[in-house]
Amino acid sequence: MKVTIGRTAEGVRGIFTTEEVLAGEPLIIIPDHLVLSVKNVAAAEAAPVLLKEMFLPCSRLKPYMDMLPKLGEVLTGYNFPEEYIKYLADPSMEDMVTQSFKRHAKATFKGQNNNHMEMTIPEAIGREDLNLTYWEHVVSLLSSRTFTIRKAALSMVPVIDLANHDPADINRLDSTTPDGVRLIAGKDLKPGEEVTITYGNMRSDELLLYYGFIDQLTKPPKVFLVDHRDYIPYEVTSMDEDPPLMGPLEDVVAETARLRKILAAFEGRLAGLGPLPDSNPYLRDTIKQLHAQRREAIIAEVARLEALAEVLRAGGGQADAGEGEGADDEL
Ligand SMILES: C[S@@+](CC[C@H](N)C(=O)[O-])C[C@H]1O[C@@H](n2cnc3c(N)ncnc32)[C@H](O)[C@@H]1O
Repeated sequence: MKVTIGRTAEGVRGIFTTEEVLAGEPLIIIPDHLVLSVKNVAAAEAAPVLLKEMFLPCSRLKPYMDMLPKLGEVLTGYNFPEEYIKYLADPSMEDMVTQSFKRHAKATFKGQNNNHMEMTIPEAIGREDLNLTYWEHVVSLLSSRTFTIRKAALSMVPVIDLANHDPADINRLDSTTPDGVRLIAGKDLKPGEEVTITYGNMRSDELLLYYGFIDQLTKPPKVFLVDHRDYIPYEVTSMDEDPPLMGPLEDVVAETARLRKILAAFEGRLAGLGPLPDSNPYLRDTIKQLHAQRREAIIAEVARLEALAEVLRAGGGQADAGEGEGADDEL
């Protein structure tokens, strides 16, 4: 292990190198017997495995269980506080939280998720005192700290799961060697440098619901998933391949109008909401930043599209894909 646990300048716990590590060298190797593999299903169905481990007094993973964020320290769509949902200020995002994340977690808790479930989670775990709030917390732990390392199985990997997200990072996981799961440096790292990984090409709205934070690094922010021209509610679509729209002119004009409409609806919705509640200062501030990012992302994309439309009009409908300002090639 060539890392230690520390905190970023913003106070977020993470991992930092203890020595110089060159590109291609392992930063961390975690033996397989310390990996907790949960099922290859959504977080809610996998959570009993984690829950059992958390309550096992002699778990081989006890030190790991002890360092997991406690109740109230992790936030995702699964345990998103009810009073903040409307401040997402978007019908699709609000619907995702209530009808997808929270509904799924609740149905699983009550043993009503599918026909294979014969009992409630408290009955299955043998702890009648387990309440929905704690259950949502456990599901959130899984949502925010599992990796897909073998086939489709979700795994929790101690220490490596302390790596924070950087959208541009190139450090990578390797589980193909017999000695365990490795985190390999994708670049030369100096002593004391934070070791991050990328959680994927995720936009701030997705990051908030799956991980409880937003992307502060991408400038201007990416147009949110819910505002993306290919977004289909309830469909898990990979937006990894999302070259910026470059034409034809009528599509560019239509997309500009669509984004302007979204922005107007968003501003209207925001104007109708009162101030954000203060009960969770972190969430209050994060949602405020989310609003600012959504506005900034749409305004930047509209400006790009308008400039592009000018070029297309002047050039008879053709534009060079490399020319678009904001061409998204940094990930
Ligand atoms: C896999 S864990 C990483 C370790 C975590 N910071 C910890 O102390 O346990 C994922 C969680 O870390 C936090 N996180 C990760 N990347 C972040 C980032 N770039 N900015 C802020 N918080 C981040 C979020 O709370 C997220 O749910």
